[in-house]
Amino acid sequence: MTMIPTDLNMILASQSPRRKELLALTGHSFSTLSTAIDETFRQDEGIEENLKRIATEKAEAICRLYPEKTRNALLISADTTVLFDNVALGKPSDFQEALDMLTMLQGSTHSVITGFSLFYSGRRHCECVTTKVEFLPMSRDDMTGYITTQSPYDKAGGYGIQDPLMSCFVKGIEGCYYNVVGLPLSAVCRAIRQLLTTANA
Ligand SMILES: Cc1cn([C@H]2C[C@H](O)[C@@H](COP(=O)(O)OP(=O)(O)OP(=O)(O)O)O2)c(=O)[nH]c1=O
Repeated sequence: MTMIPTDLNMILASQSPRRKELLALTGHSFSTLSTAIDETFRQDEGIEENLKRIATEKAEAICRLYPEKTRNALLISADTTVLFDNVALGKPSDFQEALDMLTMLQGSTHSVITGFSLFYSGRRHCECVTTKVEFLPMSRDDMTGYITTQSPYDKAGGYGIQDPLMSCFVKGIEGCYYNVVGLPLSAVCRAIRQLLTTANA
């Protein structure tokens, strides 16, 4: 398998500190650029279609804003949602919404789906990765105590699997852990290698 060249100019199009930490785990150097875009889901599109479209729009917005910086770069962007009972859960906007989300998710299994997009040398790759997460039951005090940490507000589904107060309620996961935190690293690395191989063929 072709390795990712060390001199590849990689840019992470994201404001998420988690995505930055995750991409750093690959050992490759990269820079980050970010901007806000409308991340509203369209009702006439499926969940995966929405995630791939939004990830693509994040990268396109960065290309428009920074044409010079992005011209020869490999651009990575992503969007994550939590899916429970066919309902997509984004970031909770207030305490009640966070409590409603955790009440829904506790004691059962849901999916976390990340759509990611790669742009390189006029080529694009877009893909979704799903991980199933099973939670143990949580009491109302467990949930309110966790929400008080403020951590749910910038996370899809109102929780971070990586957060200290959440870890003891995660019964198990099926799939990529890093995908839950916001970037499915093995899938991203595999797709980068494929994109570089086709671009250089
Ligand atoms: C489910 C879950 C989500 N998350 C985070 C990952 C994402 O940062 C966030 C989902 O929001 P996103 O809209 O995917 O990303 P973002 O707004 O944080 O960053 P950007 O659009 O600039 O890339 O939820 C966790 O950190 N842990 C978890 O367990």
